[in-house]
Amino acid sequence: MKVRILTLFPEMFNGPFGTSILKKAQEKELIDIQCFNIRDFALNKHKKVDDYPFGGGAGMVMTPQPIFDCHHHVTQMLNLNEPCKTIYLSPKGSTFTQEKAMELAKEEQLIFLCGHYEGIDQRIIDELVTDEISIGDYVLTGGELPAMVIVDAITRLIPGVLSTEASYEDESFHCGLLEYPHYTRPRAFNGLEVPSVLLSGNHKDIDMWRRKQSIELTFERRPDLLKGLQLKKNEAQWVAELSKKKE
Ligand SMILES: CN1CCN(c2ccccc2CNc2ccc(C(N)=O)cn2)CC1
Repeated sequence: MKVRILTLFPEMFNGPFGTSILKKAQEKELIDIQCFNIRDFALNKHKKVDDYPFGGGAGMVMTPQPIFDCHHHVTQMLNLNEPCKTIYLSPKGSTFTQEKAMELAKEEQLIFLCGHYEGIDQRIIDELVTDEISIGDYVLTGGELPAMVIVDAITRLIPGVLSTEASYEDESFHCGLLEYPHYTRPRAFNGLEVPSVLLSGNHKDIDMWRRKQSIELTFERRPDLLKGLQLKKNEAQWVAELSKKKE
């Protein structure tokens, strides 16, 4: 997969894309991430990329020319015969979910447009943006952090990025339930023990315990996730007991 990031702050991406899973995925050539500095495409002498909003109001708006030319340069280099999916990160977008991540992970190439200031000129959104996405209902300084979040979530889903056992922990494995608690050595830490079932070596009991933990945790913290799930008979029984306890 080719990922192209249009931003005023390419250096922000060095950390996340230069570390751990994302770094390895690039070294294994499973993903090719390139950042482009929108400012490099500004034609005015002072490389200005923002201006006052028509109609007045506080803040500045990113001007269309540098973004348009940067996007054009990137799409030319991608050499596609149809327009490239272009994602604009904004609080107005549709909320990002694991399902959306799985959908985007199937794309051959993606362009991310990171807004700053009060946003970008609407003509860019109308002409170039195919998807407007928000990572949640909160206000950030720019679209860069949302772009990193989305690229991280997508990259994990590309075959070969996660080693097999790691992908086993993947959200889809838990099929929408919250993950069970994790323990590792030592068996006693500050007098705190590990649940004995995990030391039993009985993998049927361990899987049952983990599934029960996931269901109980999801019931407690995210009952909305339980609504859409197909539970086995005994699991539905657990939920019924939890509901009774709650009354
Ligand atoms: C005070 N305004 C500053 C500019 N901003 C804005 C407006 C348009 C595009 C990008 C931004 C950058 N901010 C973002 C971006 C994404 C998210 C998200 N939830 O995905 C939250 N914030 C809106 C808020």
